[in-house]
Amino acid sequence: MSVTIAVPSKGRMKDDATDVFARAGLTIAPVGNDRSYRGIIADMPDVEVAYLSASEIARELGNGGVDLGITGEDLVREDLSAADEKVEICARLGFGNADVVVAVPEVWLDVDTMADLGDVASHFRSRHGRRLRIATKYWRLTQQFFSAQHGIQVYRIVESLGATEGAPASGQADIIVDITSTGSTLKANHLKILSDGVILKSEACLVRAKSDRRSAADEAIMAKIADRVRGLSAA
Ligand SMILES: Nc1ncnc2c1ncn2[C@@H]1O[C@H](COP(=O)(O)OP(=O)(O)OP(=O)(O)O)[C@@H](O)[C@H]1O
Ligand SMILES: O=P(O)(O)OC[C@H]1O[C@H](OP(=O)(O)OP(=O)(O)O)[C@H](O)[C@@H]1O
Repeated sequence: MSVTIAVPSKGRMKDDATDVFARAGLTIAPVGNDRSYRGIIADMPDVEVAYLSASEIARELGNGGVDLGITGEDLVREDLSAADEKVEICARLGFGNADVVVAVPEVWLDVDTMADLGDVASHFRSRHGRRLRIATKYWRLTQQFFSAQHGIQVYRIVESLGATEGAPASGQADIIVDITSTGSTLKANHLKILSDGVILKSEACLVRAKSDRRSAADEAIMAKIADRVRGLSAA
């Protein structure tokens, strides 16, 4: 039996995630050379470390490929259907903060809330001959927020894999759903966040994959790791 912990191998969360484990007294060492994608934790022989990207970690937590992982809550909630049935957030780690938001052109002076946007969406086709288009890579969060939470049903998602904030100006979409951290990219693209348009306040989290097939010994190891990391968050 063994426990697999996934740590970001690259990207913006890599250094902070490694640092969290180190401060929790869990020293990760790569197996083999520095470019290895596997590691171990000193004094924890039953733990294996897998280095993956933050988005791969979210997916692997969902399909049971890893037991514990550090990744962004936005990626977990976007990549997994029924995320709360599959995973549990053990600790919020205080880095990788980003809000997933609904933003519209600043020139839409009469649109400040989701209710205003609902009015726009319902009249969009008769006024413009097409549905309101939303550029995003967060299609699951967008559908949940617009349809389930706000009852807005008439829109079209335009998948955007980069430079989402530029989509309204370039005519690819009318509004966007994307993450913002300092707000400078939205500002530079003349977009404003709706007053009730924050879909999720995301940050890096230690996440546990739920499983009823895991041994009690493995659950105990995972609980010990989670306790140590939670201890840091409380400190
Ligand atoms: N300014 C920001 N821009 C993008 N992501 C951010 C920002 N601030 C925090 N994050 C968070 O970082 C995570 C994404 O990190 P990163 O881009 O390294 O991962 P990734 O999607 O796996 O990378 P890749 O695109 O290389 O596969 C998300 O959880 C996101 O919310
Ligand atoms: O609110 P801000 O501080 O301006 O940050 C938000 C922007 O940062 C990220 O893009 P980034 O340029 O990092 O590139 P990426 O999309 O490839 O991650 C993200 O996709 C937003 O566009």
